[in-house]
Amino acid sequence: MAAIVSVENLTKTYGSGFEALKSVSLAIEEGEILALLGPNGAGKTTLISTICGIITPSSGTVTVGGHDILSDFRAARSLIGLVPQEINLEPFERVIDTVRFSRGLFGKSRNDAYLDEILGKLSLSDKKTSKIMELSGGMKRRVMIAKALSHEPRILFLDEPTAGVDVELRRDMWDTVAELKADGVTIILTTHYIEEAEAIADRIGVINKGDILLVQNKAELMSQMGQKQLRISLAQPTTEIPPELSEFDLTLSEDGECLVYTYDTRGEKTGITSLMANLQKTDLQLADLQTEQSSLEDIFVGLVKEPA
Ligand SMILES: Nc1ncnc2c1ncn2[C@@H]1O[C@H](COP(=O)(O)OP(=O)(O)OP(=O)(O)O)[C@@H](O)[C@H]1O
Repeated sequence: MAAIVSVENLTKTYGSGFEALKSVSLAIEEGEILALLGPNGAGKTTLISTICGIITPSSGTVTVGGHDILSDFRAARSLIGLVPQEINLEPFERVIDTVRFSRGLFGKSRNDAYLDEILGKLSLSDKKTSKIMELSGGMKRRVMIAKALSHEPRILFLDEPTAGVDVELRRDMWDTVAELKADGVTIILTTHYIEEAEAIADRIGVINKGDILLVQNKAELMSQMGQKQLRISLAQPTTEIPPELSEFDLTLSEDGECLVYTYDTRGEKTGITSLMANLQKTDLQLADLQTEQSSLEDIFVGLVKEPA
């Protein structure tokens, strides 16, 4: 797939001297959903704002659809829709007027049929003529998305789209994002909800202290960095691991009722077959077997944790 956004050696040092981005390079592929994960203050908003041309980088380049964000700002920016973290809407304005106004800002001719379609996709059709102040928080967030989509962008940035949103609405948002992707929109979102990244992203980027630690296909990330555990429940507890099993990386639970075998999914062989064969040579009786895969959350915490 071709890169629609290309970020090269991007740095940002704020006026205070704080280095918020340290030589970030990133290629965002057309049509993908990329989730950027990182702890508070990692630099996610700074990165998004710089790609969108709101913050001037200290060095490095950003091109959007081949247009340089600094020297060709208008062309680059017209391809982008941005939903910022904060909701900033005019309380007395009506939904359709605010969305029409956003479209006008990009110099696009009026197209109410398109705007009606967007409002429909975001389940806002019946609120079209409502004043912003009459909407719930979740509806306001959707109006922010409608505004960002009003000028038919090809790329949508969502900065924490589901912060403070209830579980049901969060799932609705995921559906909306999936529909936009089906329409060919490239989506970049930041989130603190790892479950969200796991549910909807094609690729995951992890950012910490101004550095991109990795950007990887979600499924590959989980199979490459994930460890699996095989839990062997015993019919009768034991006090020690029998010598026949000493060559395996096993731990015995405190109650003696469970042996836990941890193996790396990257290994060519898991060793489970020979573990099972050796287990038969012991006096241990199996009651049950279970496997557990480490989650994206385990992987993320492992990546960003401070050294002890
Ligand atoms: N205008 C500014 N001047 C100085 N420092 C800033 C400015 N804006 C952000 N920072 C600092 O840059 C760092 C990155 O902030 P940023 O908002 O990009 O993080 P984030 O990953 O989006 O965090 P969060 O998850 O909390 O939204 C933080 O340490 C922040 O204090």
